[in-house]
Formats: sequence, structure tokens, C-alpha cells
Amino acid sequence: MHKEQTDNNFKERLTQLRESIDNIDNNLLELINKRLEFVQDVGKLKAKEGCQVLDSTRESQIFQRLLELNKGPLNEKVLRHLFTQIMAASRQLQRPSRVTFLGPEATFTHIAAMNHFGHSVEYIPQPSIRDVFNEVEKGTCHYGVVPVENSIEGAVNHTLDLFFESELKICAEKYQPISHDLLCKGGTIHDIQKVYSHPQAFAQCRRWLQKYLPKAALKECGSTALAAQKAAKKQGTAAIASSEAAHMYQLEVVASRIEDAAKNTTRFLIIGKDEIHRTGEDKTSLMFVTSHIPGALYKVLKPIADFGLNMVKLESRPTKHENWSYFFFVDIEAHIEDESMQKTLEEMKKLCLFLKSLGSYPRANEHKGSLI
Ligand SMILES: C=C(O[C@@H]1C=C(C(=O)O)C=C[C@H]1O)C(=O)O
Repeated sequence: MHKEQTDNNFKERLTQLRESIDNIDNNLLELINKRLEFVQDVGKLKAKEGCQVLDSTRESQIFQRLLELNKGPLNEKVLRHLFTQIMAASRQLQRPSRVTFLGPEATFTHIAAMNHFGHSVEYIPQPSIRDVFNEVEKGTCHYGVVPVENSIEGAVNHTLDLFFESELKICAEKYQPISHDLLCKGGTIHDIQKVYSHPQAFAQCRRWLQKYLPKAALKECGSTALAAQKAAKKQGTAAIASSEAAHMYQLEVVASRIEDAAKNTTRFLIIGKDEIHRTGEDKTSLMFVTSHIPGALYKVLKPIADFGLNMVKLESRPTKHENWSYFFFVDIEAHIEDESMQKTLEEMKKLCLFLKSLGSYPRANEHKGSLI
């Protein structure tokens, strides 16, 4: 076949396919707008009854249903991303919501928040985890996002401690894969004399730094995003931060994925004032203090096993009121409305000096990586 003929065939076929895509897009647009009209009606109903806008239980059920229905080629990650954005736009239409997070912008907490709530909400950074709690408590923001544990470094103690004083509830959890890049304003790796980052990021990239930048001075900062801001101001300096930070602070990525261990993940909590209903795949977080008697912790945990519940986390923190006395934190795979959980709590309460539930919320899957 002549080249001209092949070109014409290609163009014709491309035009046909694109026409089909345009038709689908027109239908999608119409359907999304129809969906939003129903969403507005739901919003009016909720406003009348004084109900909250975000219904995590319903959203989790929507994801479960769509994932079962999906036959591809759309993959799970992209499906989740698309519907996160559609639902975020829906919530925003019912009532504009404000989400606060441990800032500044482009921290991993910000990335986790955007992956959870989508791009349609207003994001407000805070200088500390305590400020995130305060803003949600005061009601200036509807939800807060804070880190609670990292797969390599362990618990974020400050977050755990703040739950003692706070009446806020955990409304959701989010696992965010953490990947570090080396960012700088320009030039090459050979020009870098100083590297800024958060101590945890340094710890996570130790071997890489020893190999490629053994002579660079390492300067600790309060967050990887702050490190990026600093590196943006001076040539010859770099930051270890997210690729999102590169984009936000106009830096170049000199080396990507420089962390020593793959599968580095941080678990974030979404805190707020909502009570989240049962989905069937839930987690409940509890905080308690045991008495100072032999076997106290063993006895308090025993009902969890007796009622056949799965404990997925146990953490301890000093109470700070009395030396060598501890708060314990446990996560259990159940909802507080479950009968087995109710019975477990009844038994545990009898054996604790203090016990409170930090909330029941849908269990997140650790392997639903980030897309944004
Ligand atoms: C539309 C609703 O409000 C919100 C938006 C949802 C959606 O877009 O499907 C689902 C749950 C709520 O977080 C609803 O409650 O049904």
C-alpha cells in the first residue's frame, strides 16, 4: 500500500475513534451532572435533618460495589482516584468543606489528605499536629489529617498523646506510600553541598546519601516541604522531599525514589466530630490505662481474644501524670456497633482505670497507592 493511502486510512480511523470518544465524553458529562443533581437533593435532605455531609460508610460501600462490578481495563487505583474526585465534588456541592493538615503544603500529610478527600475541598495547612486538633475542635475546619505511624520509624507519639485530651474521633484512616526524591534549584548532583530534610527522611535515605553525597552537610527541618522551600532559595543546596514538593516549589528532581527500603508507608488518620456507621469491614481504636497489678495488660486484652476479635495494633505511651504508668492504644478489626465489640468493651472497662473509644471507621487497604 502507498504511504499516502496508509496515512489516509490512519487519519480516517483516528477520526472515527475520536468521534466515539467524544460521544462517550458527552454522555459522561451529562451523567456526572445528573449525578450532581441527585447529590444536591441529598444535600437538601441532610440540611433539613441536620445530618453531616460526609458519609464515609456510604462512600466505602460505593467503592466496594464498583470494584466488584468493574471488569477493566480500568484498574483499581484509577477507579478509586476517579470516584474520589467525583465524590469530593459532590460533597463540596452540598456544603463547601475545609480540611486542615500538618503543613506546609506538599507534606506527605497534604498528599494523603488530597488522596483521601480529592481536589475539591479547601485545604488549610497548620504548623503543628496540635494546631490540626485545635482547628477541628473549634469547628473552623471539618476534618483534620495527621500522621499516626510509619512502617519503618513506628508511632508518631505526638498524635497518640493528643488523643488523651481531645474529644475528636477518628473518622477514617489512609495509608500513603512514602517515596523521597532529591530536589534542587538547578545544576547537577555534583554541585550539592548541603541537603535539607526532616530527620525521618534522612533516616530513610541514609544508605543512598552515604553512597552518592557522602560529603554533603545534612540540615534537619521540621518537614520535607519546609526543606524544599529552603532548597528553592539557594543554588548548591538540595532537599529530600516528595515529587509534589518539587512541583509546588519549582525545583528539579535530581534523583528519584532514593529511600533505602521499598514499601515505606505512613498511616494517616482523618479526625473529626462525626460518628461513622458500620460498613462490615471496620476498625475500632481504643485508648486505656490499666491498674498496676501483675498481668493487668494480659487480663485487659484477653476479652478481645475471647470474643474472637482480631487486634491489629498495640502501642504504649507514658501517661506523664505518674512515672512508669502507660496509656495503651489498640486497634481492633470490628465496629463499636458489633455485638462482639460491645461485649469486649464491657469486660475491658471492668479491668481498666480509664478507657475510651477513639472511633470506629472503615478499614483502609494498605496497598491502594497514591496517584496524585
Ligand atoms: C451524596 C451523598 O453525600 C456524600 C457524597 C457521596 C457521593 O458522592 O456519592 C456519598 C456520601 C457522602 O459522603 C450521600 O450521602 O449520598
